[in-house]
Amino acid sequence: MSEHAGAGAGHHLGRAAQHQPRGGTEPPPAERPWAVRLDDVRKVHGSGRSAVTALDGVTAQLPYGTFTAVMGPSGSGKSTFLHCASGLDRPDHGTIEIGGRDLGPLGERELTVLRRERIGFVFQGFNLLPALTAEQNITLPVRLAGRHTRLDRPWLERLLDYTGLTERRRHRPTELSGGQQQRVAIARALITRPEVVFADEPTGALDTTSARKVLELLRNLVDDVGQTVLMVTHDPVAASYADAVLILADGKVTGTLDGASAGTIAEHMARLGA
Ligand SMILES: Nc1ncnc2c1ncn2[C@@H]1O[C@H](COP(=O)(O)OP(=O)(O)OP(=O)(O)O)[C@@H](O)[C@H]1O
Repeated sequence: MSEHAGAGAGHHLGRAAQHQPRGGTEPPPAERPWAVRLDDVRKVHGSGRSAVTALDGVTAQLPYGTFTAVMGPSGSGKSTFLHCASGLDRPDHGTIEIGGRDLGPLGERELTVLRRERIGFVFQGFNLLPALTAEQNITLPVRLAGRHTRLDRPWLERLLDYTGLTERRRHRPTELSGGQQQRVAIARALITRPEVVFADEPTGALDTTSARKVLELLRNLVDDVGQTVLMVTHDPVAASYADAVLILADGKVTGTLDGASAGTIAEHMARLGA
């Protein structure tokens, strides 16, 4: 467990808000212990002489309710890992499962639905719609899901409270600080109660204080409601909030650091030449 486990004050979602499997028909996690599983995943970008092997036989498992960071030198395959693991891109070889479901046989439409309903995304640049208020941004995934998906209002209120945005729900992104915008993006990622949240450098555009709040929020989501989070980062301090750090180099997993401090992670990265 990370030294930051349980860190951070603020509002709590409470165990009562624990994520329910969608539809309540899926087998319990004991029978499908991994939120995300990659088995011997290979991904080549380009072809011919310009072909680059971005992932070269990657095997990794993310247990439910854990926070995993992915680190590695520039070009080591972190973004490709995130894109393949989240169904944004397809591997050339190997298997990827989310909640026990193999993404391989899924068509584009099924994959889009799966991403929309079972995965939350958080990006470095927040990716909020400027014309919409914080609340409208948060609820957008539900509206995009169409008529069959209803907004869970109590869950929205809990998320606004948890992210400290209740007072700012009617503000537009330009009226919010970077940290607040990222907290809107995190609430948006959670509104559908996803199986897993994928975060790509979520603190890359934030000052140290706002970054810490965002990391504490992600950490607390894991500890309080058993959310599964995977975060790509260059920052050893950010990675130290995770339970485990997956180290990539040249498209391969070269090691895992469990509950490591920022100092230990930084030393490890320095040895890799990152
Ligand atoms: N669309 C693409 N076409 C060709 N090569 C690509 C493409 N995307 C990534 N690559 C190459 O694949 C390798 C892995 O890239 P990736 O972006 O996954 O690494 P990364 O670890 O996220 O890098 P960074 O830390 O710099 O963002 C790199 O050599 C990169 O140049």
